[in-house]
Amino acid sequence: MGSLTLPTIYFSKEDLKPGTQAWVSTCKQVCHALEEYGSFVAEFNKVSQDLRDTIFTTSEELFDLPLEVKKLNISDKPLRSYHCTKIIHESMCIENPDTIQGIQNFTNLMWPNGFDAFSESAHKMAQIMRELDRLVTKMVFEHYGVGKLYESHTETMEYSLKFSKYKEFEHIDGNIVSLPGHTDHTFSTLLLQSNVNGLEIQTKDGDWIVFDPPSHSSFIYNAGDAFMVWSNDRIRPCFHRVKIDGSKTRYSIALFTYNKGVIHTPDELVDDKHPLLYNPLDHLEYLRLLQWKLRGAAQKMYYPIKDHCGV
Ligand SMILES: O=C(O)CCC(=O)C(=O)O
Ligand SMILES: [Fe+2]
Repeated sequence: MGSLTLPTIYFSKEDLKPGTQAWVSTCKQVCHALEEYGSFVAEFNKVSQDLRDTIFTTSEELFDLPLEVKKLNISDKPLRSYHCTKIIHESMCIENPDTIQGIQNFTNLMWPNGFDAFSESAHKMAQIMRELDRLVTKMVFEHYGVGKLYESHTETMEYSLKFSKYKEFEHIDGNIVSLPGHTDHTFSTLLLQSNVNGLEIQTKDGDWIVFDPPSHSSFIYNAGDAFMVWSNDRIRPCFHRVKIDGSKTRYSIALFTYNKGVIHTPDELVDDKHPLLYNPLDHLEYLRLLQWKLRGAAQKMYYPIKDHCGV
């Protein structure tokens, strides 16, 4: 397991402009990684060390708030409210974190007197992550020959910024799986983790690769279930888990991308070699059903999207 690594792709190259050689080869690298792993490490140098430090320091303060305050983080949309399992893992979500209003709605609940360092860094981080997510989407669409659909697709996307904490615990023999293996129910997920590793990605052969970020501005990009539907199975959703030894508290921040409407596989991605595999997917309806099916389940279990909208 130690020798396996995920591909690392650089998104801050000066000449990375549509139409250039660098652009075309990066599009190819992105699609190859998504077809093979459903995942890759994304280097994007717009994140300064200072922004990274601020967002993780203020996330500690977020999780240090009293439980009754954290429980105010509720949403009428599925899987976006305060969540806590066995006290070890907690998560909270900001809806529409790329807008000032979205950030303020959340901050006002958590800190009625305001907390500028948190709101400014969360907003900035969400915007950087959204930019990177869109860049990846554009590259994938172009590579598969449907670049003309990128703008209309982008208009139908919405975002949620998820903060997770995996608490330190008394050391036991070996590591424990703190978040069981799953694919994300998103279109895509971009994640930044604090200085404690733990996220692992499963390969097609069943091996696990540890996400070990090469720099302070390394994200991991994971394709979600909805991207598989869109791509007619070209893109593989990334199966991952979090495994930690409990010696240090771990934090992560993830941008979850969802579609506000119905996702259709583009006609261009259907041919004799690739017959249509999915009916149109109403993303929110799928999430609602999923939340209902998972209710009361002890573990975050698996509800294959193929069972939901497979042809
Ligand atoms: O915290 C992490 O590294 C992963 C979180 C995750 O997989 C999830 O929230 O779906
Ligand atoms: Fe996940």
